[in-house]
Amino acid sequence: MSREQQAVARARKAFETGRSKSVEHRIRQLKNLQRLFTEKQSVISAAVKKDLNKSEVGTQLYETLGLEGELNTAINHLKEWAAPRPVEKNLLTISDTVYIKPEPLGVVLIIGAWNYPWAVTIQPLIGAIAAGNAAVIKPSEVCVHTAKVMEDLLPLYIDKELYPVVTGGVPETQELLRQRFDHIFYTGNSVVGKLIMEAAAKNLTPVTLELGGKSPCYIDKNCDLTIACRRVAWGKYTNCGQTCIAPDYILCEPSIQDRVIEEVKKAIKEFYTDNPKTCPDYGRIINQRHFKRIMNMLEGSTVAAGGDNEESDCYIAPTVLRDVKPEAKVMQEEIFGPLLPILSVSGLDEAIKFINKGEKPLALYCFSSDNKVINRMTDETSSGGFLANDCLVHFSVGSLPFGGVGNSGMGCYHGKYSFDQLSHLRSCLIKKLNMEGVNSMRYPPHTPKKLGWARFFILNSVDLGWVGRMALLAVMAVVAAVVLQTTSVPFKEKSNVHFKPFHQGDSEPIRSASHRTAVSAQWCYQSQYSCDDTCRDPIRWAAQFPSCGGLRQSPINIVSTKVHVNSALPPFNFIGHTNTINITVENKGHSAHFALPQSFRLTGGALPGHYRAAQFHFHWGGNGRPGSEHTIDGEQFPMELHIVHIKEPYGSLAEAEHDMAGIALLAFLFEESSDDNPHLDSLIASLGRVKNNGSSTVIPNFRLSDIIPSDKDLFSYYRYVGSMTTPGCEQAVAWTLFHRTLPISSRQLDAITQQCRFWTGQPMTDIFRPTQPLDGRVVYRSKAGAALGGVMHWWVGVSSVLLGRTGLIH
Ligand SMILES: NC(=O)c1ccc[n+]([C@@H]2O[C@H](COP(=O)([O-])OP(=O)(O)OC[C@H]3O[C@@H](n4cnc5c(N)ncnc54)[C@H](O)[C@@H]3O)[C@@H](O)[C@H]2O)c1
Ligand SMILES: CCCCCCCC=O
Repeated sequence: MSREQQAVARARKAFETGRSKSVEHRIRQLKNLQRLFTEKQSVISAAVKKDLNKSEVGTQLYETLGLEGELNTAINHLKEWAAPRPVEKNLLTISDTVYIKPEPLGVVLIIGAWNYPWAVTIQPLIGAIAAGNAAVIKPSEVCVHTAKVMEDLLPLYIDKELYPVVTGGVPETQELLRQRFDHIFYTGNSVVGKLIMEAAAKNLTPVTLELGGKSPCYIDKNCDLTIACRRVAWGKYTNCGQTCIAPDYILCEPSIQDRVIEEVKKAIKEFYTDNPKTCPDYGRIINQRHFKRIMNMLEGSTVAAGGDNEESDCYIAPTVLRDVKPEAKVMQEEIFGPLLPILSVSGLDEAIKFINKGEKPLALYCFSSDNKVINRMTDETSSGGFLANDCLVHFSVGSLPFGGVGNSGMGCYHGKYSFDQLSHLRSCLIKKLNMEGVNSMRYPPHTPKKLGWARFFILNSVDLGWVGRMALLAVMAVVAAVVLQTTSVPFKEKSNVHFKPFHQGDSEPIRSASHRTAVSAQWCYQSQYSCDDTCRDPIRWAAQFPSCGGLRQSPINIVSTKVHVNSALPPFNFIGHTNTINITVENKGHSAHFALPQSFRLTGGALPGHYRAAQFHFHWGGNGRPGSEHTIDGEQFPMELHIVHIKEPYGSLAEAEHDMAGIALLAFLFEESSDDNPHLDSLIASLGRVKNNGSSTVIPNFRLSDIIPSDKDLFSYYRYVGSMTTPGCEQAVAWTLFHRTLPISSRQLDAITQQCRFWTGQPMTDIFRPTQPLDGRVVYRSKAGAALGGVMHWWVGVSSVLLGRTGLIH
């Protein structure tokens, strides 16, 4: 058996033990990788320095920082990614359990490239481990020193049977490719990409191909050329142009070519001094073969800047080429070096035509101040990724799928995309053996009437409340009986029963009702739980809803002496809050929800977007006990109001939950007052009309501005990022807790807490989740008179800290 065969056989055997599937094992391995990057940073950087002359800071900034971010994301989200994913159902499957179960694929082969040797080899490995696979890791032999360090270090930190490293060049890789894998993840050039796919085809092994190609960069004359050229120069000359998504060439009108050259030259000097050769931040070509390849490309083109070189040192200066023709040598293949050709086009039309004549690139860059230009470029071209007015940074956004299209590759990764790419998303439908009558509409003999019923049941998706669902099940039972007994039921071609899909402004807009019902039957508040129950109290929510065990959970205790005062938190703008409307309140089984129309909107408050209102609800105690969810310096308040908003353009929690600030929750604490708060009377009275789970009523002439102060008086608040406080505890909430409290008398509190019942029938009291650990999060406090200029900076800062990507966002 060859060394390669042995490694694959070992990995397969280890996979078959099943240990890679345990989520705990996966998290442990990912944490070990975290430890490797903390403990061995200097060894890693020293090897990369020898291979590519990258500085220690450069290696951290462009390689290991991103990996640390990916590791944090995978560790924090793994339970949620690996959990079964409930899906929408049609009427035919309403009583079934229908979900997607992510499963490991088996043994994955990871073939890395040399230019960012850690990033492009370990990032797929993070996905493979997170998804529960075994993986054979083949670093590029071209980065000699790094390959050796990987071979030495990885077995010291991660399970060496499950994740063996195989070093070697073409013959070794080809021997590996003769083995059977369950997935091959290849990063490198397109020519070899085709060989990989050919080898994979023999076993029908799926592949991810992260390839390269010529990534165009159009610079419109309508833009700030100094900034555009600085960003292009950074994208091009970082790592000496040996970046898969480096702008390969510039397209611009002849009238701006000279300015572009001058500005790029200025940026080169700013970044790398007058003598880049001695600048520690300027790299080297990986080897002499590539040095010669790049130097050959200069033939027939005019050097406008740079051009110096030294073969023995693999040094090629940052170089600009002017008036380059499409037939020039440098335009025949991906440059992958520090040459920047400029080609003339008459304008946007010709640029688009030129781009579309070539293969679909991995990245496409467009610099313009005109949105119409940017929109046309996105609409009329195709590429793996598209960036307007910047270069490279999309690689660092874990929520974007990274990958090519056509000749630049297939498949994608980063963040959850890596997990999904290396998982099998198995469709599961678990049906019971009852309700057979409903199925008879699909059994022969087939008749037009049965087809009518089938159309009705298959084409309608379900989004009903608890009561609706129960009613529907009852209808289905009747239908089952009828269809079973006779096929002569008069069938209305266009039923009056309208099962509307979720739309904005519904009373339960943040998750589909069928999902909500399934979820609500499985969890309890502590007050509701008894030993006979099968439902889970807050301590056990995480067993069923993995996000509830995450690291950004709500509510929290706010320690007022530890909050960070932040002047970048401005006031809010409420829109629609003074309108008088009729609203519906419904007993949802765990609380009562007051639906708000989508015309109520929220902007400002340093939130990263515009939000529309969905509903509000209260959390309360009982019998004089406090019931707020958040506490301040350990003090729990009598009651808490939550106003839920969803970020535009999301239409549901399912969409918003992938965005760390997809939901904005405004929270108000209540304080006991000696007098009644008259504005609460209609709400309290309405609760008396929705005593039981599923019941609803309308409150006429309601104004939100009657129960909360106007936005002008709400400039003082706490801000942190957290989660919903009921299962599934989605970690997608930008929380705002206002300092201003709202008054409520003890008589009103009693009235509120004594009226409704849980879905289990017990009195609905103490409906709050206990406070959750802060887990390193920062709570901010606004400061009156905030400067608007700091708003985005604040949000970008908070989100980047949480995503572990601060290094790439300045
Ligand atoms: N899309 C991305 O994420 C990404 C990232 C980095 C590099 N790239 C692309 O990779 C290219 C540069 O890398 P490279 O191809 O020079 O890297 P490389 O020479 O390191 O080759 C990549 C891998 O393929 C293996 N290999 C090479 N020839 C082979 C053959 N004949 N049979 C089997 N295996 C073989 C190597 O051993 C290596 O592990 C550029 O085109 C660049 O754009 C893409
Ligand atoms: C912002 C850093 C970009 C790193 C890109 C590495 C992958 C492609 O070569």
